[in-house]
Amino acid sequence: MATTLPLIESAKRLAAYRAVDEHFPPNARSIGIGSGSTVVYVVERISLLPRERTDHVTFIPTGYQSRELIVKAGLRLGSIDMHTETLDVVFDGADEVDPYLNCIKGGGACLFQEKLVAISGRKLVVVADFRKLSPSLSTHYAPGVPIEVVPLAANYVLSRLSSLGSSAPTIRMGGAAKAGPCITDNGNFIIDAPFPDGFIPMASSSISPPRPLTLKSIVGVVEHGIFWAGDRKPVTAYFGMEDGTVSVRTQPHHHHS
Ligand SMILES: O=C[C@H](O)[C@H](O)[C@H](O)COP(=O)(O)O
Repeated sequence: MATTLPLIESAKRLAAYRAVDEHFPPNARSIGIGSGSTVVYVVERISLLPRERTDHVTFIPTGYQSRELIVKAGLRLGSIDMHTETLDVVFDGADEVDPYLNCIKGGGACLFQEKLVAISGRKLVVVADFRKLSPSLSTHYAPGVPIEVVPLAANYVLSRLSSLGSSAPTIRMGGAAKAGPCITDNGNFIIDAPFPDGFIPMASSSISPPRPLTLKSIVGVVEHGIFWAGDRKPVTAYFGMEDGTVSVRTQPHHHHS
């Protein structure tokens, strides 16, 4: 493991740097900054740009972690609830990405604000390493689909997920640093809901399949971590590969709405 860690970190960094170099607009006004360990390198790259390219840009975070990244890099912090203009671009990580660039997100419990910021952008640029590439959602990322729920409804949502076909959905725990459940930046719980292979249909970018809508209609579900490519503006994904290259993928079909 000790030898694979630097490889993965360098894969993340290569992907993030290339994504910023190709998508940070010349006259940027507002940029969304997602969450996770890969986005750290996005902010690192942005902080290396000439100040005249970043001084007039407002950076919109997707949670406490990315808010801190923005502030510590000396960039101008905004807030999605204060921002009405479409963001030029949103950079974010992902836990799993299928060939249509549909994603599972929320491994770091930040999915709700990430989705809000992603739909507020003109385009989404996903940064990840090769481990995130997946032929079909919920086959590579073992915990399954992260779902943010109002705490009072957690047990009800668990039972609904089981009857929908999720195998052993669980409330995510805080781990060593927090007794009891993980609490999101919005004060909610996360349920991780694994689904059998093939349960989440592979959607082309123009279709929003029924099952995620079913998830969203459960009382108590705030948002789920499936990001359908068709819900957003164009998506481009950068994957740092094992051989030191970066694989750039765009959606097979772009639908402009
Ligand atoms: O809630 C967390 C986010 O969806 C992250 O963007 C995702 O988990 C990927 O994180 P990382 O880049 O650390 O793998």
